[in-house]
Amino acid sequence: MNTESTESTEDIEDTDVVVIGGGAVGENVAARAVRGGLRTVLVERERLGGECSYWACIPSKALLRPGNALAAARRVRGVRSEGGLDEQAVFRRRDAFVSHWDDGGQVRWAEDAGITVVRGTARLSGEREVTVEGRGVVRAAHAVVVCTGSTPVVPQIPGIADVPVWTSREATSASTVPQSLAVLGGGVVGVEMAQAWARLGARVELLELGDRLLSHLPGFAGEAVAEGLRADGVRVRLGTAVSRVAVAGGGVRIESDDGSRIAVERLLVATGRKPATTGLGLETVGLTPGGRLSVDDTGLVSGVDGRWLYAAGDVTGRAPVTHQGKYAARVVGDVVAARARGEDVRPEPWSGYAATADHRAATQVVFTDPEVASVGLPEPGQESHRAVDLDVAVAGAALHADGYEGRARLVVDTEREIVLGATFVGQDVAELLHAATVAIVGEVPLRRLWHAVPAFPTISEVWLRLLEEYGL
Ligand SMILES: Cc1cc2nc3c(=O)[nH]c(=O)nc-3n(C[C@H](O)[C@H](O)[C@H](O)COP(=O)(O)OP(=O)(O)OC[C@H]3O[C@@H](n4cnc5c(N)ncnc54)[C@H](O)[C@@H]3O)c2cc1C
Ligand SMILES: NC(=O)c1ccc[n+]([C@@H]2O[C@H](COP(=O)([O-])OP(=O)(O)OC[C@H]3O[C@@H](n4cnc5c(N)ncnc54)[C@H](O)[C@@H]3O)[C@@H](O)[C@H]2O)c1
Repeated sequence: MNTESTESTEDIEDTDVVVIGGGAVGENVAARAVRGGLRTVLVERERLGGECSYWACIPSKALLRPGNALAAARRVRGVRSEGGLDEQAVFRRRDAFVSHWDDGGQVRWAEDAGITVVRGTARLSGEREVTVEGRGVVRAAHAVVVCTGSTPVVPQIPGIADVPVWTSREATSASTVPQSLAVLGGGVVGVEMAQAWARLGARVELLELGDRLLSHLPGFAGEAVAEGLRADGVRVRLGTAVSRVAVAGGGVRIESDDGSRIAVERLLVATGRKPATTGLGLETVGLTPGGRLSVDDTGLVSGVDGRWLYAAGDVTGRAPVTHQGKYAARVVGDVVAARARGEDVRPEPWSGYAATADHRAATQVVFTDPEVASVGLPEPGQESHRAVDLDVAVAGAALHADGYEGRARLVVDTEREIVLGATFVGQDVAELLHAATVAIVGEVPLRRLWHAVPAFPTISEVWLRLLEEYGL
């Protein structure tokens, strides 16, 4: 990690914009504000690039990809795919993708982009004013943008404070495969990490409180992922409440309310995240710390007068994935720059000044095997909506993998005959997602989509089948 401050004096010069938090989202706000002609200070207390670059998206995908590639090879008869993963090589590849946890490259990128990077912990200390611990006060002529992200939630389970648990940070950065791993939580972190470590050789047990995995997605997605995990030897236990945990024999003993007990080497807590708003000085501007920062579609924080406090990314709780956060960041940066120029910003839906897609077309891929790719509505929300569900049974899929299994859903507005949501489950469906996103954002009528002819033989042929199933 580059711990050198890029400021040589104790005082930070006043500026146009201060961004608190230099994760992917803060970096993008700052870059956009600079592009709009504003002097911008970006304050980061840990590593520039934030969670995604070092302990979330990048290392988790680096740990999953080798297992997915191997499984894919094994599904094509004629490919010699004996042997398994080389764990140490997998870890070395992961380490390269996280730049060995050194953010020097990101700092150089930011400085080259014209951003002033300041190391330290920042908090609001009044209107348009930020105090950086040990560095002093910096005032922003136009805006302060909070991009402090989120932190893991550890549930109140008796004994948990005495047990050395893994959070997503340890689960994405460890370089030794535990013999056994219990994963608490069957959300995205839980299922991705359960599969990654199972394929690296750990005996994995996943315990989910609710009655399904990936509860924010259609039921068939969680069911298919559970099946994929079981095929890798993961024991998936739904509707399971852990009643007590304790250190036992160098590992962890876990007791559930059904009376069962297991002993594992490691326990990963993957039970959700909360917006990072404590210790941020929100009370100095009339807000209550602890919750999410509620924003409008321009990123302006509700409840603060004077149009100077903005937020983007996980801290807003809107669509907590990197790409949606970066999208909101581009909007905020542009809005701040436009308002600084004196423009009357009108955040019309789908304009450059409104993060409309957060409500209508937010995307997510769960990088398990099978993958889950989703955009927009997961379920029909009202009577005029219809879900069109199909197995992915097209020539492109059959050629892609022997015995290909997949499922696709379109949620259609039957009055306007446009797509409102899409979910795809199966091997390598992630790349189907952008077509669905374009259809939703463009409000492309189904009767026009009919003319978007999928190439033969590709998995995209499922689009044709879905439209036929709808009735075209
Ligand atoms: C295991 C895991 C895997 C994930 N995989 C994906 C994925 O594949 N794709 C995807 O799109 N999303 C994924 N996500 C979600 C993604 O990581 C987050 O949505 C994203 O990191 C949010 O970016 P952010 O900039 O808002 O917050 P963060 O990345 O958390 O950055 C916030 C930054 O603010 C800094 N900070 C906080 N408080 C202060 C302060 N007071 N002063 C100075 N600095 C401060 C922090 O040090 C941090 O660097 C994953 C999450 C996890 C946990
Ligand atoms: N590929 C991606 O896009 C990706 C990957 C990982 C994480 N993320 C993001 O990171 C965020 C955090 O993910 P997450 O999986 O930690 O949270 P989550 O909210 O998605 O899932 C948490 C799960 O834990 C369960 N749970 C809660 N308390 C429990 C308990 N005491 N015992 C057992 N289960 C319990 C919940 O029922 C839920 O299923 C999400 O917003 C997600 O979108 C995205």
